[in-house]
Amino acid sequence: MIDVHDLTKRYGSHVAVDRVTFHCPPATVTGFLGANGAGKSTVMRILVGLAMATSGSATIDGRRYRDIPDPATRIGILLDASAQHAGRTGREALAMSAFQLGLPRSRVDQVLAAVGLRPEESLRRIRGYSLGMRQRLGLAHALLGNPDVLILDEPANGLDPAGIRWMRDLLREYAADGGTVLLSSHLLAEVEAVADRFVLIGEGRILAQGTKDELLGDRRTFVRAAPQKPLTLALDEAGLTWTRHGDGLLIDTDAHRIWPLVPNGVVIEELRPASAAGLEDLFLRITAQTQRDTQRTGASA
Ligand SMILES: Nc1ncnc2c1ncn2[C@@H]1O[C@H](COP(=O)(O)OP(=O)(O)OP(=O)(O)O)[C@@H](O)[C@H]1O
Repeated sequence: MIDVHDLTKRYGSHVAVDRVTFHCPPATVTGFLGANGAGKSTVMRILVGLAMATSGSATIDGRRYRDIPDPATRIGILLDASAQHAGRTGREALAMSAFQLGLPRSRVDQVLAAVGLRPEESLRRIRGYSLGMRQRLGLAHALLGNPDVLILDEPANGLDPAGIRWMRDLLREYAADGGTVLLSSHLLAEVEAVADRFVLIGEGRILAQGTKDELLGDRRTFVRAAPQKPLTLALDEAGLTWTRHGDGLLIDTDAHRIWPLVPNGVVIEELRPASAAGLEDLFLRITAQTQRDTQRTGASA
C-alpha cells in the first residue's frame, strides 16, 4: 500500500506539492496525471527517498522508503529511463544490480524476457538504445528484485504502440497478482486503459481522485436509431430504462449490452457513451479550471 498523506514540498518560496493526500491499494494500478510541472515527479521522488518532504508523509507499507530493509526487493522504481549507465550493456547493468541484490544470474534472463529485450539487444551498450529500449531496460531493473510495489514515472514514453500494449498487459498482470502500481503519464488514453484508479494533480494540488466509475460517472449510452420504435420495445422487453434525448435515446447501460438487443432492420446511426470523451476530456476540463486557490476534489478515495 502506498500512502501519501498531507504531503507538501517547497523549493524556496515555490510550493511544488501542496498538501497532497492519496493512497494506492494493493492489486490496483493507480494513474497519476497532471500537466507539466504539476508535481508528479516530486511526489514520486519523495516516495522513494530522493527528495525530502517539507511536511506530511509518503510511506510504502507504513514505512518511509529509507526505513525499509532491502527496498529493491520490495519496491521497483523507474523514474528516469535515460539516466542509466550509457557505457554498459543492458545485460551488464542488470547483472551488476542482480549481484548487489544477491540474486542469481538467471534472474537477469527472466527480466530481460519479461520486458521483451532480445538477447542480442541486451548485449549492446545502453548509449545505443532507443528511448523505448531504455524504458524496457528500466522496467527490467524495477522488476529485478521481484517487488510488490512499482513506482513508474512516464514508463510509456518512447514506446511504440505495440510496446504500449505490452506494458499495459504487463502492469495489468502484475496488479492481478496482487502488486501495487503507481504510474504517471501524459498519455491519457493509455492510463485510462490500464489504471483502476486515478489521481489528478495540478499546480501541486489534488484536483480529483477516484476510480474510473467515480470520476467518469455517467455509464449511460446515447443511441440514434432508425426506426426507433422497435429498439425502444426491445429495451423495454430487456428491462432497460431509457429516455428520449434530442433525436436519440439515453439508455441506462453500457454500449456492449445494447448491441445484442438491436432488432433486425434497425439501423444504428450513432452509439456512444453519454458522458463526454472520457479521461482526456475530464483532465482537460479540470486542469483548464486549475486555480491555486481552489481545490476541486471529485469522488474521493
Ligand atoms: N529541484 C527543484 N528545485 C526547484 N524547483 C523544482 C525542483 N524540482 C521540481 N521543481 C518545481 O516543482 C514543480 C513540480 O515539478 P515536477 O517535476 O514534480 O512536475 P511533474 O508533474 O513531474 O512535471 P512533468 O510532467 O513535466 O515531468 C515545478 O514547478 C518544478 O519547476
